Amino acid sequence: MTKLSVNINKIATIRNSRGGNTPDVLKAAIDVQEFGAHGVTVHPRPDERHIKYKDVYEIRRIIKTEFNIEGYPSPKFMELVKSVRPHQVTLVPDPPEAITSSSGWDTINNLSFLQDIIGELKEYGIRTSIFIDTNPDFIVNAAKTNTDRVELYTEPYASGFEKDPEKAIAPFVEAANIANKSGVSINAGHDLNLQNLKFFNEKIPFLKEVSIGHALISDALYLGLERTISMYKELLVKNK
Ligand SMILES: CC(=O)[C@@H](O)[C@H](O)COP(=O)(O)O
Ligand SMILES: NCC(=O)COP(=O)(O)O
Repeated sequence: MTKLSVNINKIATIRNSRGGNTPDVLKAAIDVQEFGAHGVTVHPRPDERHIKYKDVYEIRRIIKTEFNIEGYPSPKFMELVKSVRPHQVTLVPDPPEAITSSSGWDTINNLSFLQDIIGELKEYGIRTSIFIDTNPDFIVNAAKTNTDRVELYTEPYASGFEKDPEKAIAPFVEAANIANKSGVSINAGHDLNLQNLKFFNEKIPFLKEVSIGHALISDALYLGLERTISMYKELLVKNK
C-alpha cells in the first residue's frame, strides 16, 4: 500500500487566523496518526504563515508514525531539522515569498548545493527526498545528489487530470521509471485529492508515499478528519 503522510499546514493556517490555539495543531498531529495516517508532514515556511518552528519541536515529541519536514534548506531550516531529526526531510526550492510550492529542483545547476545539503542530513540519520518536476534530465541528475527519494511535484498532473487523465499521467510514469532505474525511491505530492488520487496511485510504479494536505484538510471540513483519512487510504490500496 502506498503510504499517506498528512500535511497539517492548513490546520495551522486556521489556528493562526485568530491568534489563539484553536484548532490545536498538536492535537491534529496526534489525531491524524490515530485515524490511520502513516505519517505527518509539515512545511515550516520562513514567514511562519502556518506551521511555526515551535510546532515542529512539539510535534516531534508525539510522532508514533513518520515525521516528514519540508522546506528550503536555509541555515535556519537546517538548524531546525538537525535539532528535530525527523524521519525524512523533503527539500523544496521555494523562495521565501512563494504562496505555495510551484516547481521542483533544477538538479543540474544545483547539483553541488544539493549534494552538500543531503550529505549533512545523512550525517544526522535523516532520509532525504527532493521535490522535483518530471523533466527527465532533472530526474536522472537527482541520483547524483545521493538523495534517497524524489517527491514528484504533482500539480501539473492535478491540473490536467480532468481533461485528459492519460495525457496528464504520462510524464509521471516516465519519471517514476527513470527514478527507479537510477536507484531513487519515489514519493509524490501537491494538489492530490479524492478525485485524482486513485488513478495516480494505480498508474505510478514504485510509488512509496504521497503527502497530501490542502485538499484533505478541506475535505475534512465537510466529512470529518477520521472519515476523510480513511477515504484517502482506501484510494491508496493497489488493485493487485
Ligand atoms: C512541497 C509541497 O507541495 C507542499 O509542502 C506544499 O507546498 C504545501 O505548502 P503550503 O501548505 O504552504 O501551500
Ligand atoms: N508535499 C506535498 C504536501 O505536503 C501537500 O501538498 P498539498 O496537498 O497541500 O498540495
